[in-house]
Amino acid sequence: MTAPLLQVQGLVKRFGGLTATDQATLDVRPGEIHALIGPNGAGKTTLIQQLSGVLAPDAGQIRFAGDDITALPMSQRVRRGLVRSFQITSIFRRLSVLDNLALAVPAGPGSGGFWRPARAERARYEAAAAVAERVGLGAQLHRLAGELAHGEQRQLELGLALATRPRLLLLDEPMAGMGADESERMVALLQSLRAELGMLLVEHDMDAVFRLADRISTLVAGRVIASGTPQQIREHPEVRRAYLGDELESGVSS
Ligand SMILES: Nc1ncnc2c1ncn2[C@@H]1O[C@H](COP(=O)(O)OP(=O)(O)OP(=O)(O)O)[C@@H](O)[C@H]1O
Repeated sequence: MTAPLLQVQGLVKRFGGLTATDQATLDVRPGEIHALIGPNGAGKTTLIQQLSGVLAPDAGQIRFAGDDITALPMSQRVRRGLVRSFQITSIFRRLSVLDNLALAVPAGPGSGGFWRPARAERARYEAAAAVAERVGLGAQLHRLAGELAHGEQRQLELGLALATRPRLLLLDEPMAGMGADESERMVALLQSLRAELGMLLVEHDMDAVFRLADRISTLVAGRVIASGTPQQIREHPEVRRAYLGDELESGVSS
């Protein structure tokens, strides 16, 4: 089996007397879509914030591509390819789609010399246009980001993360606030990326989760109570009792 890209081992985060992350252990393999589900307040966002470097854990370890990154700041995690998208709105609304994406493309080697800036800028804009195409915004390059529909803004947010060339994307509720058509487009987009990079997906839309995920981990009160294939999670008695029973009854396709 391939070595995991992300390994979370015994992670703990306390807020005063509340243990929001309680000995959480899970891993994400290269190219895998791993969903993290659980009831409101289970600690999904808190876990993602520790993985992205927003919050420091009180105990435990985070390894990425074999290295211990538990104490690294967010910028260094991004440079290594561990990138968070969504829930933090990072779009410049008064800039075009293309300019937004160009700003997110990291400066490559050769962007510093005397004659080189023009060439580097061209390369940066070419990379930005390719990402726009990738996220379905190829026809919207010159529209202002603030004028895009909600679903398109989320596609742009995904593009901003992709522009940094991640190896693992942390996706915090990519379908939040979307209508059925927009969700469908996002599911197809995430499907199309699965060969290129790993994803840890936090999402309340169980239909999307069960269609996309290779594996699912269920978090309840900060603890990972089960990790497994969608089928294993669907049939897991504790998961059904703690969370999924209600969700399944409200219409998740099987
Ligand atoms: N900064 C904070 N200070 C104190 N308590 C916090 C803080 N952030 C989160 N919590 C608490 O930690 C617990 C986990 O919250 P978290 O937002 O991670 O859950 P979640 O699974 O993402 O929930 P939801 O699905 O509703 O987004 C909750 O009880 C929440 O109130």
